[in-house]
Amino acid sequence: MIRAHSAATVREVEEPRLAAGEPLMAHAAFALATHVARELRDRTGRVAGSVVLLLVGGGNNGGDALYAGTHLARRGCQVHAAVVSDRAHEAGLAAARASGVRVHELLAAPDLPGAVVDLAGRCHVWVDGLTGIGARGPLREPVAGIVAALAEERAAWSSLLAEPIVVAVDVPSGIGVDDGTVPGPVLPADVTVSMGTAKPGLLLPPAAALAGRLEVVDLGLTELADREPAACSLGRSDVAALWPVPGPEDHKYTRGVLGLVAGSRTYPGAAVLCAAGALRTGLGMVRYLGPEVPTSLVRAAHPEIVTVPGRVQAWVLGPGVDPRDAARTAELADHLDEAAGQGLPAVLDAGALTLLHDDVDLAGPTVLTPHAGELAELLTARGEHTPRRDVEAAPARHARLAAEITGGTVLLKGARTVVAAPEGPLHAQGDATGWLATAGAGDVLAGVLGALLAAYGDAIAEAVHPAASLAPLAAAAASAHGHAARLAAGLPFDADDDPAGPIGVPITASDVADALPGALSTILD
Ligand SMILES: NC(=O)C1=CN([C@@H]2O[C@H](COP(=O)(O)OP(=O)(O)OC[C@H]3O[C@@H](n4cnc5c(N)ncnc54)[C@H](O)[C@@H]3O)[C@@H](O)[C@H]2O)[C@@H](O)CC1
Ligand SMILES: [K+]
Repeated sequence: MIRAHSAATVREVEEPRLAAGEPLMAHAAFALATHVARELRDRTGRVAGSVVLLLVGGGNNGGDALYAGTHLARRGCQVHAAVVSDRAHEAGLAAARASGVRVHELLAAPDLPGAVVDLAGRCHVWVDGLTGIGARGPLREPVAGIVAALAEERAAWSSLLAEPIVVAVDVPSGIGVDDGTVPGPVLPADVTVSMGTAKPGLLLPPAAALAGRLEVVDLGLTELADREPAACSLGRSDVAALWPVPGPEDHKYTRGVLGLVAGSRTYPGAAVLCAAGALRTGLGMVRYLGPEVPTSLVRAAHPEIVTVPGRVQAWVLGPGVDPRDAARTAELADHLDEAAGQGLPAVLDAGALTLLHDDVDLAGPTVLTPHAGELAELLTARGEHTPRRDVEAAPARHARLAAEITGGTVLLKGARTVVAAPEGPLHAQGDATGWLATAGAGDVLAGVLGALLAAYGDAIAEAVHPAASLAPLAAAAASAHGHAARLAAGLPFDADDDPAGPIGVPITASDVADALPGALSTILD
């Protein structure tokens, strides 16, 4: 699991150590230099003789870059420091000069961004030490203009072989460190070397996509183990640990029965796909409840499905249900009440999300699975006027707001999926592929999550804090779903940003469901 702590937590933990004279910056800088050297060796075949640009802002982030530059200079790199603040780290500057780093004080340059870009054009690697956890809001001038010019330059170079490698110190300068927003220009990185712990903005969309590969440097900040992370991402072993694996004593009722109310005459496929997601995830039984169409289709596609009411341990309510169908919506509301009465978990998707447009107080453990548009509608209906683009610009903040307003756990679907409970760490999973953005994929996800919740349903109903496990389970479902999509699209199991990697093939939602057992076999291996 990647755990990310807020800037404030990092400071709280660092301060006493710095006061006690711990050389945290020296450790950070050495690790940074090691990563830069590794990147140079892997990509260009050499370290000595490489030309390195340090982008140096006015804080300790620039200090990290300067001290890393001293190590790289000693390893035979030609190191240039572009200093763009009059408050650059003094001791770092002195050390850099002493080790042969060429320091360019550029603040007085008539065209500062142009001067930095000129210098950058001669370098193999750019080390972004402009701002770190001390940044507030969008980048201000002159750093904003420099970053915009470098980002443009980098984008233009990306079609050439000799493109520069960008290594961000702690975070790519310009991202919202704590909320993952992109409030202004950002210098996208190939690698981000984050100090002591990851930062939320490295995991949360949209900023996470600009961080490249994430390397977390262990600074020995052991206190962080006791501090709740602000955000986290499950890895393969975390998903495996959460995944229910049947033992020899299990039978279908102990494995979990899922009640499914999905599909309509207009959208019958949603019921079929949601059931497929649940069945391929593995569970004891799916009980499907609906009108003749789509029941006949669900039965034809999945003869193992039971279509009579009975005991269930979790519900999936709403995929493909038309919210204008008052009778069906009333049924959804009844099942939601029934689940709450028994303390059983429910997933509210698509048509069922409109139940929350009224001032409903969610009494039971509930996961909402909106996309950005549905979340915007929900927030707006609950008095927080929110255009869809605002949700897309700050997914984590809006998912959290919706969780606080409704009392549910919100899984906000997107290229990178965010899960927010009313409190506790945010989860972000970026295991999927763009090929997953296809009709019905969300129905499959609702089924995967429903199956997981059914397995845990009785335990959740008996738990002291029934909602506490919902966010990790929702994140695990998103992860498995994303991996299945990668597998179906012919992509390597783990997402990476290698532009030279395979691009994959188009997939359908049915393909994703079919790929679930294969993805789970790799996860559980
Ligand atoms: N203190 C230490 O010894 C350690 C510091 N570390 C590094 O220090 C960084 C934090 O250092 P600081 O607290 O000095 O802060 P930063 O270096 O992140 O940034 C502070 C500088 O950025 C400027 N700034 C803030 N917001 C801005 C904006 N919106 N636009 C343009 N400029 C802006 C400030 O005026 C100041 O010059 C971490 O990110 C990490 O890289 C770590 O290496 C761990 C050890
Ligand atoms: K930075």
